[in-house]
Amino acid sequence: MPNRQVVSSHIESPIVTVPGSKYLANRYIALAALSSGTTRLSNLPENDDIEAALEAVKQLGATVTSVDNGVVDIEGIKNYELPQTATLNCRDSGTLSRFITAVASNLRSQVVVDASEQMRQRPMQEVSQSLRDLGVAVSSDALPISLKGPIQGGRVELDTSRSSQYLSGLLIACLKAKSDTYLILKGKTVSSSYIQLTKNAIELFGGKIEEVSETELKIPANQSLTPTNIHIASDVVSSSYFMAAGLLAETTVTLTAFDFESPQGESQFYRVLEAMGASIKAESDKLVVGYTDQLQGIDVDMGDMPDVVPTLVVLALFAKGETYIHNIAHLAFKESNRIVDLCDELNKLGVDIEYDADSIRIKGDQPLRPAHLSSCHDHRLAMSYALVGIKQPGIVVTDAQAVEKSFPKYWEFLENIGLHTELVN
Ligand SMILES: O=C(O)C1=C[C@@H](OP(=O)(O)O)[C@@H](O)[C@H](O)C1
Ligand SMILES: C=C(OP(=O)(O)O)C(=O)O
Repeated sequence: MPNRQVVSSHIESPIVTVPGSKYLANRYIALAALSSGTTRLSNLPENDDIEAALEAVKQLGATVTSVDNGVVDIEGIKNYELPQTATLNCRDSGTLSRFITAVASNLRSQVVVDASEQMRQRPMQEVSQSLRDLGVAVSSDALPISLKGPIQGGRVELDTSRSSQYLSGLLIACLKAKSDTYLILKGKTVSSSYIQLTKNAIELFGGKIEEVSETELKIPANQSLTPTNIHIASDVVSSSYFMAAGLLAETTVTLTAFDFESPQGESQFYRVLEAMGASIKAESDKLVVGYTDQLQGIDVDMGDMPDVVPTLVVLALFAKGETYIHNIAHLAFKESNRIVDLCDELNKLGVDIEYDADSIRIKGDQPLRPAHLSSCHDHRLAMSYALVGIKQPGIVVTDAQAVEKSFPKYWEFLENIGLHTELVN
């Protein structure tokens, strides 16, 4: 398994345009598969999750044609009956596993949804139970799941306290149910901005969701979705590593084509950095993040920015004072346990990070020592750990190829701004 370390700390060309959003791509691919006609997606990110998503909708009967670099045509499923059982491999993708299990419930055929060993450990039971309640035959509460639709619609309770992806998946899938679907939300919805991201995507395809009350959503039955041409906006989470890199290298980094309009919580990460003392400028679609002085620790609710918590924890190591990150219990259910694994690995640096089930407390500005930090096969840990190397020599990220899940060209992007990395033992 390749290990990698950052071996320079100087940023020479501080302008970055990150690839398209895997979050938006996941939604558009699922919706395109359920549309009547052909959707063209451009600026599609190339990574493991999106490759798996395209492969999965193809197996469900959508036609996927690669047109050009980053441009793909997806013709929606015409026949919801397959000639034989399809077995889908969602690899490490939680989003795909949750979305495609719901989408596949529209078929009248047997579909098996499977994924990597790591993904098989992540919770699926909220999805399987609600699909059963909606008339789908579902074999089990964990991957691999074998199911047979079609989804009938009806009234169902859904617990969204571990992941918002269950709800997003059902919102998409139930657009084509036989009768109206009423989703009654139980528990606090975590990562709730992702629901808005899903609603916006559904609207783009002409779909309708009605808000009956704060805890009840109605999805009118049998909707016809209109294909559309979409340029996928930049990935707001991938951007976070370059904002952090600039601050650690004590310089200014400009992110071009930044998606200021995104409802995704992480699109506001720059506000957290601003509160820590970074200088922030928005110039049309450019986000300029500048270093002014050592960052200050912060007390912050990151419940709606789950995927940039590792980035923030790394920055907090170098900030003055304490950083307290809370409302993050749902981070336990990601590719790794992003509370326990993240903190246990970083504590190998000789620092003082405390955590409990819902929060992380970091004492900043402590002396560090070189260490091998395992990504625990979690792309976000790998990308964040590498940044520690800007400040501290001898930081080796093990299982560094985990970045392929969302950002296979991450090392190349670091190289392009002047941060050299090396493969090491
Ligand atoms: O809907 C989505 O695209 C996602 C929702 C979030 O998950 P949870 O809702 O499980 O927190 C996020 O962490 C994940 O990377 C992607
Ligand atoms: C948690 C993530 O993705 P997923 O849940 O789709 O595996 C992520 O990209 O950080």
